[in-house]
Amino acid sequence: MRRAVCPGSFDPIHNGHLEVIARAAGLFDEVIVAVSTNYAKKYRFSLEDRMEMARETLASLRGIIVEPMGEGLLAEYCRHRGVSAIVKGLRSSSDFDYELPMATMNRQLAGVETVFLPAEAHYVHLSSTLIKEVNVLGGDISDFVPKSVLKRLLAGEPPTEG
Ligand SMILES: O=C(O)c1ccc2[nH]nc(Br)c2c1
Ligand SMILES: O=C(O)c1ccc2[nH]nc(Br)c2c1
Repeated sequence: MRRAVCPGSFDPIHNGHLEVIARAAGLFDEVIVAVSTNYAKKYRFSLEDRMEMARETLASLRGIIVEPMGEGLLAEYCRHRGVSAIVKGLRSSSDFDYELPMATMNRQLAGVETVFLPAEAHYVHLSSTLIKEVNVLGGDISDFVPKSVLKRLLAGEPPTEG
């Protein structure tokens, strides 16, 4: 059974993420969406909310597990969870420049490979950060996130810790 992990903060999950995860689900028997918590970072949504949004927007796909990644090394997480590959979307060459050293490190640390999926052309501009910025300034982000995520963003919950 081939298990992959898609790590991220998913703060919030958006259509670009969903498209990459759906493709990963077509390549592996099981895909863990590992939602990160970094206590030094300020998140718009709590870990629970970020996992709930991922679960509800991925409910139609088989073989998807959504769980916290915890604070440690991704390589250790992969070893512990028996993951054979990390799957990441790539939107640009700068994504690749950023991801390449970590991919090599993870292979050296835990023998885990990284599979890069080029993001869909119409999502290459998407990031959770930009979506939040456009939303807070009143822009229409309905094309970039599922309806359930849009509802939460429009509800304007206050920023929260981890
Ligand atoms: O949500 C994030 O932080 C994040 C970052 C980088 C990412 N690459 N591929 C995916 Br899916 C992804 C998600
Ligand atoms: O949302 C982000 O921050 C983010 C970052 C990096 C990413 N690579 N591929 C995807 Br989809 C993606 C999304």
